[in-house]
Amino acid sequence: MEKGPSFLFAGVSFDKKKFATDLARFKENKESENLADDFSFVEGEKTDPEKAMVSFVKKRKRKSIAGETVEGFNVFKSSKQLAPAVDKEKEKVEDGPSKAKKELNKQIERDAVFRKKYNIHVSGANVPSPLRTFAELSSRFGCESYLLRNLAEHGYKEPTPIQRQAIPVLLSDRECFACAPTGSGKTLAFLCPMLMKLRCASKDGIRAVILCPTRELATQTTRECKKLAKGNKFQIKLMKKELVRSTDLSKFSCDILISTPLRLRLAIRRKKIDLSRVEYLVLDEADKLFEVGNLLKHIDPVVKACSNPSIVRSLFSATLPDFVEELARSIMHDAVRVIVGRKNTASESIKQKLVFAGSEEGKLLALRQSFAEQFFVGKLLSDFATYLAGLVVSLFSTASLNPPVLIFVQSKDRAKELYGELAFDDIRAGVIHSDLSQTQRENAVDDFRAGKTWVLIATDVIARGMDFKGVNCVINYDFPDSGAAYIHRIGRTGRAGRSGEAITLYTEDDIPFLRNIANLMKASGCEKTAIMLYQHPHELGNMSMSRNYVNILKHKAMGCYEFISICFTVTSCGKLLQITGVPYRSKSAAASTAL
Ligand SMILES: Nc1ncnc2c1ncn2[C@@H]1O[C@H](COP(=O)(O)OP(=O)(O)OP(=O)(O)O)[C@@H](O)[C@H]1O
Repeated sequence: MEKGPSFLFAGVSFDKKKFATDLARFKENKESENLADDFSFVEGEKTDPEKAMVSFVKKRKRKSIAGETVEGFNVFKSSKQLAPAVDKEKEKVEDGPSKAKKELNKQIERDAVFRKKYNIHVSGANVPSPLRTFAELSSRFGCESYLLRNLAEHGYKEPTPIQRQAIPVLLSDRECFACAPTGSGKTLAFLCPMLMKLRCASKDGIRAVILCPTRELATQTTRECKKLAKGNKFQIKLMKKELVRSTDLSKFSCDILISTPLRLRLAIRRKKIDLSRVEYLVLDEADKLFEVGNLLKHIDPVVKACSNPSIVRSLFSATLPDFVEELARSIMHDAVRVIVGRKNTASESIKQKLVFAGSEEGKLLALRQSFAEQFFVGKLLSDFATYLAGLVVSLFSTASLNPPVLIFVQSKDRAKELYGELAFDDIRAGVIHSDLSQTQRENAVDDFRAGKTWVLIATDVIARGMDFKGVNCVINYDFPDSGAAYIHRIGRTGRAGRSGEAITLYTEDDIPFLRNIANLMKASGCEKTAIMLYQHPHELGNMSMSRNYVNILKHKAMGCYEFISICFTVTSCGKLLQITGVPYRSKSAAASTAL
């Protein structure tokens, strides 16, 4: 039976005589061979990413068991290097008198009750007690006053659940992989312990690295980090194109470097940036970073370059699929797993709706109607609907869309087209996608933040991590590619305890993938999955309407959702425009699979 990597650290002494042949084998340098072997699955273009990842993990595990250094991750860090620093008190009492042991047990019980209260689930040995208050940062961990002051200035009164647990874990020099809902304060959960551990500015190489999947997120994290470090002289740098071009990176040093994997990998390859002194490495949105292409091309070289044996690595995301956990488990040392709430679910503070728009034209019409703020707010009782359904159909009014609103589409071409359509309607809209220059992308984000634009049309480039305060509604104009994409997209609203709304439009083409999203809605506490049927006034009572209604009943019968609400909206904006140039592609198989 294949054992997990943890047994490797159990302190068994190695009988060199008995295993002489194996030992001789281990002395050979097989690094390059291993790399090719590890990555061989990318050769075949049609490899299923998840299977490929599992095979990658298995190979790593096998190698761990064989006793070799796995590419990029040294699995043989000694347990001494990994000894938790903070739980010294617990260690002391373990061998002490029974009174001390009793007290320890009581503390463990209190921690368990506390974790339960905040829906924190942990696994790993000897997990440090959660934080009750920010003041404990000072009493338990000697936090400096500048940081406490900055926390207070931000208005952070008490830690969020992920902060309560991840901060003491990281302050205890334990590696951590953490999963908590969108908007629940994960950024602070890794920034705060990093600043505390680095203590003060130093010119001693690059000391900490944070990897983010997009430039926008890297920029935002840099800004947050600088705000939190105010009053200390830390050098906090964002790896920008200009920095790569203009600086002699071989001599470059800073306390915290924030980058996308691509930029950092280029800096390693071309400019010989030295990451051998990095003490802290954070992989934010880890599952995105660990997507097969990324992992092999960009992440592995970075992790390998961070060769400091006592490095503490952490993985954060709102979605951690099993294969990422599996991978993390095989490469991290003595890690603590922290999950807040139910893994891979959307934030409970978001009201979610599915809207059957029938067709592509229906989507645009639904969107226009919502923006037109001319809803027919009434309680119609349709004989027609009742007749078809044979049940009481609840008719309800809906509020018009309240800006700021984020609209997600499938591709940059769709983004450009929809932007054109809305501009035509005089809606103060912005657009962001990967075809824009860096400055244009930054401007689009800044204008939306500043309220200059009320609607931002976006591809998934800003679906993860971006913290726009007060987004009232997210619209999935195009159906998301996967459950993870859905969770992250809608997570741009309902942040930091605020409420928000998410509307997902769908057409006939999306039906095969509907159930997955409906299940996610249910898992995050949506009591009913409401389907609203938008109708053009001319269509009331005609064939097209009856077809749509029959269709949503059919979807219900397929188990996609449980409850139907019909909303008849009547608008004076009768024009039916459509996105003409850019066809809507039906989804890949990925969308039908759970996380
Ligand atoms: N302790 C706290 N008290 C109040 N607000 C907080 C606290 N910690 C963080 N926040 C605020 O919560 C918001 C969301 O935080 P953050 O961006 O870190 O979320 P996240 O969990 O990383 O979300 P995502 O999964 O989308 O990346 C931010 O505006 C941040 O300022």
